[in-house]
Amino acid sequence: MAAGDAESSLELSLTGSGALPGALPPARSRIFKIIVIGDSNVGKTCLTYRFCAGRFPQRTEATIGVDFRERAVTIDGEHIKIQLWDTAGQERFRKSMVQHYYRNVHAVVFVYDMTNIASFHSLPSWIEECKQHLLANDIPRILVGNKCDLRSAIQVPTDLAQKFADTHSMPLFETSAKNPNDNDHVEAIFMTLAHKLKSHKPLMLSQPPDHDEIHIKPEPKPITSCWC
Ligand SMILES: Nc1nc2c(ncn2[C@@H]2O[C@H](COP(=O)(O)OP(=O)(O)OP(=O)(O)O)[C@@H](O)[C@H]2O)c(=O)[nH]1
Ligand SMILES: [Mg+2]
Repeated sequence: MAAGDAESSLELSLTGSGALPGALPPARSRIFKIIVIGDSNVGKTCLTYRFCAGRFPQRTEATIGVDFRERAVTIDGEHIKIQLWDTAGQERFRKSMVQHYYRNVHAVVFVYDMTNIASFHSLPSWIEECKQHLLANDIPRILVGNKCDLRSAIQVPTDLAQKFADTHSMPLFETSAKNPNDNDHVEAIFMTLAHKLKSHKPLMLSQPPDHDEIHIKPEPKPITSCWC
């Protein structure tokens, strides 16, 4: 698919309470908040990093609370910002943050690890969490099986995942944050979602929560071309 032009990216961590250090977007920029959820170790941090930084991170640690990654793209001539909320998979690192994840969310990405059937079997509980937070039915949801590069270790067959996706009316993508040449490209997955949001949510504007402190970390410039 045709991806928008990447313009810039930013990585933010939510770590406590305080004031915003001037990281707000220009007033007229539309921002789409997309939360990425799923079991610990499925690759949520790597997927969001791949999309926003254009590469696989050398090393990751379990996410605590949430990390924001943002990328500005141009779709049909309009500049928009895609704000990915890379959530913690471990219960102890997420429980105090959960209500923030779901506030004013525009789309949800459910991730499982194709080499770990338990992460696939956890999906109903992630869907249930969304329900408990009263997520509107028209909020787009997609299902992503990650680590398809580990071919000999696959435990979740595509037809099983596809059945689950169909049951829950979600599109399924199988991908690898590590190897961009495998199956669906991470780039294309998020851009597909961005296109959908752009056409369906014309008036949405959002910003990071104003009562939390956000630390800006340096982020490499993303790649500007599509891998397609
Ligand atoms: N082979 C392979 N390894 C991957 C891929 N994506 C992530 N990993 C590895 O999987 C491990 C977990 O990745 P993370 O992105 O930290 O997982 P997470 O879902 O963010 O985990 P939490 O922050 O604890 O919720 C790391 O060792 C990654 O290097 C992939 O596409 N292929
Ligand atoms: Mg993580």
